[in-house]
Formats: sequence, structure tokens, C-alpha cells
Amino acid sequence: MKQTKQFFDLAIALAAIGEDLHRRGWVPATSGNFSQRLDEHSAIVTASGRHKGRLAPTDFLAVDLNGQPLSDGKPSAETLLHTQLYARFADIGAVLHCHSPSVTVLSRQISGNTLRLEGYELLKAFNGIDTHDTFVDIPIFENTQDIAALADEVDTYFNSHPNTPAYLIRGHGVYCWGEDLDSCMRNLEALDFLLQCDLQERMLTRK
Ligand SMILES: CSCCC(=O)C(=O)COP(=O)(O)O
Ligand SMILES: [Zn+2]
Repeated sequence: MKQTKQFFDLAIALAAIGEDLHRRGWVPATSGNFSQRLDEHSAIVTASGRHKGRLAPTDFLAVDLNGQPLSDGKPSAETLLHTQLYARFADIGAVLHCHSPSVTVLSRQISGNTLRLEGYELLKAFNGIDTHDTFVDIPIFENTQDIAALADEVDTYFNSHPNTPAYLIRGHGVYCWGEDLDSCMRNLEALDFLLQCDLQERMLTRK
């Protein structure tokens, strides 16, 4: 596939986000992967194994919504977790996956498969929420190297929870999305803040 100006612009924007996330300590070493929708049938995703804080436009490739590369290179090992979101939800334009300390620690501390975030003003950062007096359930999936099996599990979860804003993979990281890169980043920033709050409360109260 020819790399168009659209491809280049999306890559530059994701590279800038990568620098920001790396500065925050949310994508240490080569962890994390990022994508944006190109059109109805394809997306741009980070190449596997690259340092996500130092990305160049050549560190991205186009993939179809089954996760198959449309240009040379090896896409992220977790590409399917991105493309399944674009394939299922027409309004998703960007997906970010990070390994922040709060996500990693909290998902290991919780033994169940849901983290309930309740009563926080910052819940209003998520689409469709206009009061603190509510809760958002964030699912936690077990970590696995079988990404296709994980994608199937996530897809099944969406059947009953289509408005989920993000999910955690235990001891691994978070997947977060939005209609565009700005709203994806807003969701991710809000979620990480809420996870840090929850983690600190657990430390104080030894929940
Ligand atoms: C050193 S991080 C292990 C793989 C991972 O979880 C990740 O997010 C990065 O994988 P990718 O293939 O996208 O580089
Ligand atoms: Zn990962």
C-alpha cells in the first residue's frame, strides 16, 4: 500500500503521543502499541518491537481490520486487539495500549475480573457520563500470549457491555480507545488517574 499524506500525518501524531506516554513512564522499553483508523477497512499501527517513545513514520504500517499487513513490515504482536475495535465500532478512530505502573500493579492486586470505579468527579471525562454519582466497570482479562483467543474473549464481553471505555490485561497493560486521538488520550489520562486513586485508597485502607 502506498503511504499517503494521511498515513504520514497519522503516524506523526502517534509518534508525538508515544513521546508523551514515554515521558510519563507508561510505555517503558518497547512496550505499548498505538493505532489510528485510516478508513472503513484499514488502520495504521506501530511496528512490533520498536521503542514507542522514539517512533518515526517508518515505524508504522497499514493493516486490514483482520490485522493483516497491507505494507511491508511486522505489525505489533497485539494488532488484533486494535483492529477488532475498529471492525466492531464504526465510531472508534484511535486505540492506545500502555503499560503504566498503576495499570500493572492494580490489575495484579485485584483477584476478580472487574474493577469498579465509583463516585469520582473525573468519571465525567468518559463519554455519556455527566455526574460523579455513578460507576464505571473496567473489565480485567487474564494475560496470555494467545492474542487471537484474547480478542475472542474481549469480543464476547462487548456483546453484553458495548459501552466499556477500556479494559485491563492482568499484569500487562490497558487498552483504551476514542473517536479520535485526542478523545482516546483524554480517556486514557482519566483512567490512569482513577486507577492511581484506587491504588492509593487500597494502600491506605489495605482493601
Ligand atoms: C516488552 S513489551 C512486550 C510486548 C507487549 O506487551 C507490547 O505491548 C509491545 O508489543 P509490540 O509487538 O506491539 O511491540
Ligand atoms: Zn503490551
